[in-house]
Amino acid sequence: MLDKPIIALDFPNKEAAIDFLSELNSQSLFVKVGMELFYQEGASFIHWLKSQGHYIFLDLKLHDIPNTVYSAMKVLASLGVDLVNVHAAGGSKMMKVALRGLEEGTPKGKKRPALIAVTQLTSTSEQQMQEEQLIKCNLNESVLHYAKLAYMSGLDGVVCSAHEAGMIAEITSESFLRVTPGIRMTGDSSDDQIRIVTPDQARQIGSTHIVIGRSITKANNPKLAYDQAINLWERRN
Ligand SMILES: O=C(O)c1cc(=O)[nH]c(=O)n1[C@@H]1O[C@H](COP(=O)(O)O)[C@@H](O)[C@H]1O
Repeated sequence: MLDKPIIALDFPNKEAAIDFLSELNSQSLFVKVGMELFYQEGASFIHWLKSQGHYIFLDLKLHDIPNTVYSAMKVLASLGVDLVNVHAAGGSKMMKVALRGLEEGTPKGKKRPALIAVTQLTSTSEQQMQEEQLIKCNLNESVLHYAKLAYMSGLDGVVCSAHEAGMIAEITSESFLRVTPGIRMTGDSSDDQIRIVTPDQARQIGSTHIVIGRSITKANNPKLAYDQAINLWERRN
């Protein structure tokens, strides 16, 4: 899969997203469309992004009973996106049928979207996980457990912080995707993220992909911020 930083298009509508994309003025970006933009604009915006030659991570984080997720994944597969996700907490049965839904919904001759599972959100602290989810182990163990479950369920990878990425490669395989949000450039505000790293740290520790939103979208010069992120990710700095 394309190895460029994934830009989170967390915008309220397509006009704002298109304005931002025209500032970047690049082809073949890897962009992420999340709940806000997809709920507002729906499938037509996905088709537009495809027509512009961009790779798409449709980040809807499905988490429901297996039958519902299976049926929803069949629909998402027909959109022609490259990457989709579920919550690993939905369980192995849910993850397996999510994959089956994608396989069945992918049009003949097209590539099935890759499927990854969110382990513990990068906005979750160990204390919060233990107190609110009543998970008694430490955060690393919980993430590794979910990663193993996703791997055994046949998924293509996980969403995790960079801190766990290296260990996940060890217990799964080097080719198992480790997609890492919570990326910040030095000096940027961490906002609501807890487990953050810079693009070069993520590469060093073992992420296969990074997701960056506000460090680029809210930068004074988004193009410069994006180029900086690429340089750090590709270790050219
Ligand atoms: O699945 C995701 O993309 C995701 C998982 C996770 O654990 N943490 C996380 O921040 N994300 C997404 O990654 C993006 C991060 O955005 P910034 O914090 O602005 O860089 C947001 O769109 C989140 O929805």
